[in-house]
Amino acid sequence: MSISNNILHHIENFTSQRDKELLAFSLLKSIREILSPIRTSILTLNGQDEPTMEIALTNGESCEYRYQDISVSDSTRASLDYINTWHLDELMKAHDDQYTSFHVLQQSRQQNQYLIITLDNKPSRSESYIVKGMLSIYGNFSSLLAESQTDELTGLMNRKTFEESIVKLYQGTAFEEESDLKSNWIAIIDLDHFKNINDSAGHLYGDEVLIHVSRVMRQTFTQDDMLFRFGGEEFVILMRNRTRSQCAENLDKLRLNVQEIVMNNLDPITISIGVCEFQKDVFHVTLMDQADQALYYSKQNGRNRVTFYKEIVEAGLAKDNSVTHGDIDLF
Ligand SMILES: Nc1nc2c(ncn2[C@@H]2O[C@H](COP(=O)(O)OP(=O)(O)OP(=O)(O)O)[C@@H](O)[C@H]2O)c(=O)[nH]1
Repeated sequence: MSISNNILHHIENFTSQRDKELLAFSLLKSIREILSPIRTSILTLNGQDEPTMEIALTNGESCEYRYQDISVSDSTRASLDYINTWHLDELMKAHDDQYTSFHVLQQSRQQNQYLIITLDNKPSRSESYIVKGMLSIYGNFSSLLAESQTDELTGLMNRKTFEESIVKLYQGTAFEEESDLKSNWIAIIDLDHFKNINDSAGHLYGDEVLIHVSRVMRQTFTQDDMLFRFGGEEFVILMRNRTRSQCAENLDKLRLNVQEIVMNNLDPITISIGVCEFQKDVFHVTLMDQADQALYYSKQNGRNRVTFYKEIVEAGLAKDNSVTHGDIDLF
């Protein structure tokens, strides 16, 4: 294949991806084909500079995703610090007959993402030029993808992305269960009497409330949790790797933090929450129905509270609706 066909092939590959991780994987594959590096990886750090994700590709081996126990060497840390201090886009380091290049993929207050390539040869000028072009196409497409996955008003993920994320949960790629005690949870959050806020203060003011609530959600949960605006004044959180009591504690903290939002002339804002435990063998529509039933219970019983589906079933206040994948035909 000629060089230009080859590049077209990489671009075609990038732009066919509709998922951030697959897009990142496709960038690593392109880098591997162009430079044959010893190792190439994408490292994501959160706002506190803690590593939250690493996708790595070694020559000839399969791709490795890591969300925990990611080790970042002192020399890598030092290089990233140098890039940030001097506001660089890239940095090349030579050590022990190897060359490591660091490229900034994304920088924001919430997260920084870098492409790290380790080679046993210094790349030629034309190779560096091609990689630069690839990164700029990757950057543009990745922003477009992020925009299409984001709710415009709140900046949280949108409902379409929720559907995709829940599918990943079933495939086991989004988050794995850590131990018997810890689980993943689905919570539906709905503002109380939101219509009154719109009616008394106006729709724009109502929008302002939604923005504040989503900010509080971001502050209360970690980068590992997935936050969605589901529509209107309804939000969904996919929480990973928590015991039931940790989950309850976090959601209660959210409820209390939302009450602390100060908006001129408004009564305290409150939210009602319904939660269910994620179970791989239960159909996702059923899980959403469970969380919704728990939310309904919160609404019917004074609002401004958190209800776990399992507890209302055990108390005989709701019927267990579990339908497993085995009970229905999925197509
Ligand atoms: N400002 C604003 N309002 C919205 C948006 N989407 C939906 N709404 C409004 O949200 C309100 C939802 O009202 P209801 O479903 O009656 O619920 P509620 O008043 O919160 O009452 P409860 O849920 O029973 O506590 C309606 O007035 C919708 O017009 C939005 O994007 N912005």
